[in-house]
Amino acid sequence: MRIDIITIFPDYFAPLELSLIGKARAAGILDIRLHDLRSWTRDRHNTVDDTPYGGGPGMVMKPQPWGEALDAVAGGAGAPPRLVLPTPSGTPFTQERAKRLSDEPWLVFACGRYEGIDARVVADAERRMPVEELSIGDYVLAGGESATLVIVETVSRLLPGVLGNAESAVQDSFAAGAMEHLLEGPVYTKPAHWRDQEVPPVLLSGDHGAVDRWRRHEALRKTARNRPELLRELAARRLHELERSD
Ligand SMILES: COc1cc(COC(=O)c2cn[nH]c2)cc(-c2cccnc2)c1
Repeated sequence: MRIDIITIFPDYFAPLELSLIGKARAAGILDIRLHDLRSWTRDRHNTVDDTPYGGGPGMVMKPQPWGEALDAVAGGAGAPPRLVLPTPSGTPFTQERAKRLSDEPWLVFACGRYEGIDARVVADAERRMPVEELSIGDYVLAGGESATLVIVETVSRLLPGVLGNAESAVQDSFAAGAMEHLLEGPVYTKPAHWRDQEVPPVLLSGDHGAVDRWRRHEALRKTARNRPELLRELAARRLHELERSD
């Protein structure tokens, strides 16, 4: 997968040199390229923002640098990339959407700052590539860089060869099918006795059926406590399946 990131803070992405993603880049599984938006400014102050038409607080990112950056990065011959634009006003980024993005050959991330990017940039980009405005949560960051790191990490770990067997992504609690979108329950490792706390005996029993039942029970308890709305969705799905099979 090729990933291009356009940002005014390229140094923000130093973490992508590390760990699993760093190794995947060295192995050629991931081709991540960083671009400084200011390379496409034309004034001596490298201005990327200006005051909003219609008034209001803050600044808006100018269209011209973005238009030329996207022409340069995403404008080549051949199939266009998918443009991903992290923003509080985007559609929710979920594990399911990460799975679909991981099937794309080429993603370009536009990291917005200030109050956002002039709306004509997305309208212009949509003329020549698919554009996805994604929100990683209902809060406001200072810029799209942190959200891009989240999306790149979530998508990259799903690519074949990025996670070793030890960190398999298959059992992710939000991975389709595994535990049916329930939250992960508690996990334990050695030693069996630590600071007067014991590991639940069932986990040491060797009875895999009992372990699976215990884990599902703990997942249901955790989900009921932290995300009760997921249980309502699960119940609705199971009811739908039962009614279909009747
Ligand atoms: C591209 O336009 C943006 C992008 C971002 C950065 O992304 C997030 O905050 C985010 C992404 N998922 N969840 C939060 C922030 C704004 C913004 C809006 C209003 C006031 N202040 C800032 C606009």
